[in-house]
Amino acid sequence: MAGARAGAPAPAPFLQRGSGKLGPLCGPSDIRVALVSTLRDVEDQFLQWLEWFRLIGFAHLFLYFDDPDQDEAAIAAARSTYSGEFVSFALNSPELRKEWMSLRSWEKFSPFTDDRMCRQLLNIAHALKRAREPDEAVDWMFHLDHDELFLPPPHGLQAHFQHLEAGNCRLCLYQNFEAAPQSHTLTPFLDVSYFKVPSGRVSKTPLGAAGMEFWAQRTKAHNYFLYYDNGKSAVKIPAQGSEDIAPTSVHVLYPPNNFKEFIVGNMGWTTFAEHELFEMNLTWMKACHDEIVVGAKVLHYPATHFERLWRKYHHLGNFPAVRFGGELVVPASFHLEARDEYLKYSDKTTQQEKLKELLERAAFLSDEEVQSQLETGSVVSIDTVRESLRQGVWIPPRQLRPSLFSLLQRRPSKEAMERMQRMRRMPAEVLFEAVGLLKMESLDQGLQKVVEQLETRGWAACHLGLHGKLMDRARLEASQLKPKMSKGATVIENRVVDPTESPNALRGDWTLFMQEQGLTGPKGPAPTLTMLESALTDLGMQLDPRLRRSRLQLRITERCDGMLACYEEGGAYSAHLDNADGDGRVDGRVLTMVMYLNQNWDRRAGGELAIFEPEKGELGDEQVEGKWYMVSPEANTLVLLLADRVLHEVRSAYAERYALSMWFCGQHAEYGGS
Ligand SMILES: O=C(O)CCC(=O)C(=O)O
Ligand SMILES: [Fe+2]
Repeated sequence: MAGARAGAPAPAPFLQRGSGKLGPLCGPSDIRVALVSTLRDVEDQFLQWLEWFRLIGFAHLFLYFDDPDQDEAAIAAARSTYSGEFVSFALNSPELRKEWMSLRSWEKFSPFTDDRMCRQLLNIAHALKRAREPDEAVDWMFHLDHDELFLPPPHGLQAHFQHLEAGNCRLCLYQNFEAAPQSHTLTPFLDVSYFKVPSGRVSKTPLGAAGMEFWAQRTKAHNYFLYYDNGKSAVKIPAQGSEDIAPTSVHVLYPPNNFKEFIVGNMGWTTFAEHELFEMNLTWMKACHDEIVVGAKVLHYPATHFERLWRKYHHLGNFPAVRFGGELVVPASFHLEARDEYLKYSDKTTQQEKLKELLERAAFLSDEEVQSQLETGSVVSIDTVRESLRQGVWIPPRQLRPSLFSLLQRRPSKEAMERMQRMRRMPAEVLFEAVGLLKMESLDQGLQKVVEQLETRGWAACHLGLHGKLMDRARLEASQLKPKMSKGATVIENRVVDPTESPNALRGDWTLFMQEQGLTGPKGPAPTLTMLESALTDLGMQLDPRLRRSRLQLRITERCDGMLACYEEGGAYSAHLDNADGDGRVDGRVLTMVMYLNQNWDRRAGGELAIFEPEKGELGDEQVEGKWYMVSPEANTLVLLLADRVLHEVRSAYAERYALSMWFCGQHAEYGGS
């Protein structure tokens, strides 16, 4: 080291950078997203954690080591693997503590530096200051721990932050999903793919409640999550010359004195639902439902191995439940239960054994429990971390697909159906027959009409007015994709469900989820279908504000992968609701769109979509009366229906009948969705 006296050991510089080969994957014109973390005892999972952030495109990681001697080996390994551009290491030392004193937060925190959370907050402020220096030039900063990952939405990190910036967002708070492991694992990122869904997203149905209760009764404190559930955030780095950020929470990175501009400018966005914000004291934030934002998550892996759990409580010892001079009280929780369990015994072997039992009881899932909790909606499967780390590239999360459970649930009783089948059938009115919805002078008026009909009747059929040649191309592309379609079978957890075993057998269609099969995109095998798919998405997004204002008070939050379907040789799909059980989640499917691709459809070939409209009573009533409205699957016809309310059926089709369907997920007002 330059300047070090010969013979004397060189003092460890408190700020070091990586010296290895692996650098960031983001480009020079990209938005630079960084991470700050205060770390301790990182072995077992450190390199995987770093690699994840590199693969998803983070620009720099600001790593603060709280107990650098203990993590010396891990630091050395990371330094020799990753470049100085990608990682830097700040070691807890007198030099660093001296720098804390110049921070805006110092005054508030100086009495509590013995508390780890306080050191975290000082390190965050320190990194936020460094991030503004020209050689770091960071745009956004996350604060995450080494058992947490940020999961970008399928569009990727760059698209996500471009979208935030375009919306004038300066702080985004993300909900956290808590790991639900199936066995002990020291490398959670590779081996854990089930996560507990945040409580606000679990369906408010008896089934959803049962899912929450399943978890709660496993711990003494009767909590759904074992650890925190209030999310983690990313903050936009202010321009040089503006006031330093002095966060007072490791969850929300802005201090109260910056709030005014946030409220006025609507700059705080979150993936938490609006109805949760009041209780969280976050009414100044905007609950954001853009597809490009809601898919983002923080994955939290707090308890995946008894040995790590033991090390944690061995280190924390008899920690007090009251912190920051009384400002923070740790409530009854798994955290305290684990502390008490640890303190009850004095020898390491027994402590480990007991914590192992505690962990298995509270956090782990058996195979059967996985299945039933997926059905309640308290658990989701997320494979993207494992797949990305295995393949060494970012593999975006899979698009949402209807679950097996909802497919099995969505038929009315046999008796009710038999009676309803005898009710009158008549041709459906197709709106905008003369011009077509997309050709109308005022699309606004057209959409308003559609919403009115959805309000009053639950469905609408419209003529779109697209060019005949376009429809021909779409139909040709669809028929070329036919060999790729699969027969009414559903793949769940890599197991193909036998169609003859389930009510799914009542489907006589061949289907294909386009995006999942990598068939979308202008350069793919189906550019016209891709275009139509985005036109449908666009219509959904344009309907959203109108649906919110309507009596339906419906809010669209996501869309599913577009589905191409073909019926032929008498194939039919008997009467069903697309989503009869809320899809086991709050944001179940609420709106269905089906667009037909068959020009000059020969009506003798049947294949109508029959929509049931009750006139007396409601769908579930034994005595319901109503009529069936028949839509011919003619090209350029679009049907919209409320996915969870409108019974419909596809009549036997005796010629190849192609349709492109799209489902939109969302929330009703009763879920706080308005
Ligand atoms: O193709 C149609 O007309 C509707 C298909 C349908 O109801 C479905 O796939 O759920
Ligand atoms: Fe359907």
